[in-house]
Amino acid sequence: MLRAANLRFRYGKDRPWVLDGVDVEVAPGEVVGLHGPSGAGKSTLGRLLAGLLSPTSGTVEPTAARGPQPVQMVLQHPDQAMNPRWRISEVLAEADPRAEPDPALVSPTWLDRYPHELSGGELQRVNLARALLARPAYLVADEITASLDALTQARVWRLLVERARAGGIGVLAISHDLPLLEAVADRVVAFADLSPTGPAAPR
Ligand SMILES: Nc1ncnc2c1ncn2[C@@H]1O[C@H](COP(=O)(O)OP(=O)(O)OP(=O)(O)O)[C@@H](O)[C@H]1O
Repeated sequence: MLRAANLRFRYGKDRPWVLDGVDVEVAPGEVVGLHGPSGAGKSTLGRLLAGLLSPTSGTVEPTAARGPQPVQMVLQHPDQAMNPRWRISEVLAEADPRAEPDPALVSPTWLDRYPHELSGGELQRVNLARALLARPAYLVADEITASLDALTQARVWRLLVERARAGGIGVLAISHDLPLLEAVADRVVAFADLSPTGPAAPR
């Protein structure tokens, strides 16, 4: 189970609380949608779950270990998450030099190209393939299709949900787009409902 309990976080001692007693759980193979207003703290929660930030207090399980991370984060802008000077084959080899990328996600014709030579939807599929090559137990998908057209959004989500179900990978899907989350997730939670005391004080 991916679990955060009584999580509190702020970006500095003099900064306001972004998370003030947040509880959230994602079961293996479950797709949980998380929505909420801009600036509420959804991405911050995602980064805490993926071990990219450390909570001020409270717990996150599984904890980030050395070596492959059990919780991988997939971000909205894949171009910013890849070295622009690496070919796609090198981007994928960084995650696992021996593994073959999933052919349903990555066309072999892309492997010799650089990230700027792929479309946004193609690049996001590479980004997903890379996250899956790390064999995560959980994925945090943060607005991963926000910049794509509706058809490409649906395709990327279908691929992600299929892979998650097949591999027993739990997914926290973060989006402003409630209808999209309702279409892809097993259940949808509102950010404001994750804290028993309600959202953190207005900033
Ligand atoms: N690196 C940072 N340093 C300081 N404050 C930050 C940092 N990142 C985010 N914040 C602040 O933390 C709060 C929550 O931001 P976060 O990005 O988690 O919200 P969000 O719900 O994901 O928003 P959006 O839907 O617009 O992406 C905001 O007030 C934001 O300004």
